[in-house]
Amino acid sequence: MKDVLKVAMPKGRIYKQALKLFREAGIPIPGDFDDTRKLIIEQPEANMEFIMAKPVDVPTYVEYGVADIGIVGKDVLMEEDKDVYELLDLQIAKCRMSVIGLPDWKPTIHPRVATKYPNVASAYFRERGQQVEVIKLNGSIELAPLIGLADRIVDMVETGQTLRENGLVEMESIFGITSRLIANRVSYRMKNDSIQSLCDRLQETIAAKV
Ligand SMILES: Nc1ncnc2c1ncn2[C@@H]1O[C@H](COP(=O)(O)OP(=O)(O)OP(=O)(O)O)[C@@H](O)[C@H]1O
Ligand SMILES: O=P(O)(O)OC[C@H]1O[C@H](OP(=O)(O)OP(=O)(O)O)[C@H](O)[C@@H]1O
Repeated sequence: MKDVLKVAMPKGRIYKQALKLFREAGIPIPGDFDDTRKLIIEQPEANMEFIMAKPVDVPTYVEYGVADIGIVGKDVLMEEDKDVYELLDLQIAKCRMSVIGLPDWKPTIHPRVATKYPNVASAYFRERGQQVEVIKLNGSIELAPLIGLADRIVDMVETGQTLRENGLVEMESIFGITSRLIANRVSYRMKNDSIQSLCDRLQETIAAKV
């Protein structure tokens, strides 16, 4: 019997898409898994244990090895800069990180940028030689330019609905985002067979969709 693989699963947007992908790859996950409030879910048929995590915390669980592998958005990986292996692009939860503002935006002497991603935003403006004050917010980022907290934001765009409904425009798309499979460095060596076989099954399933 192989060691159980501990998987950090993000609650929220990625969750249902990740479950669907796992099922398509033939990993046995029962239907009642979808709406549970349990935080640790043993899945003996798959030889896995799922740890239900807040998305931003997934790389932390994996870096510390309390989860062997995890699923997380590229946005979080770039912001958090954790010491983990990035194994696979799962091609789910697609969106993009963009600079956003009001349509009549003009450069100001002390520009302020609001975002959930201060490290990503700071690096972006630094690389362009632009001095900006970055203000960290935790949600409803689009409010910032509407109420005068910041003149631009760096945030996620998926359908564009939030921008349209709030009269904002996408000024530049910085990079595309999908969810990634990540692994703890030690687990990747110690549980290589299980992790590699999961990767292969997922990879085949993803390739069949393209
Ligand atoms: N429209 C979108 N807006 C934001 N993130 C999206 C979107 N579409 C896909 N994603 C991806 O889904 C991931 C998780 O987003 P989700 O909203 O579930 O969690 P969160 O932003 O951490 O929210 P919460 O604070 O509610 O836990 C993001 O990190 C990103 O990779
Ligand atoms: O282009 P769209 O399809 O409209 O999606 C983009 C929106 O979705 C996310 O917000 P979320 O719903 O996660 O809420 P938040 O304000 O709590 O971040 C993101 O921050 C945008 O506001």
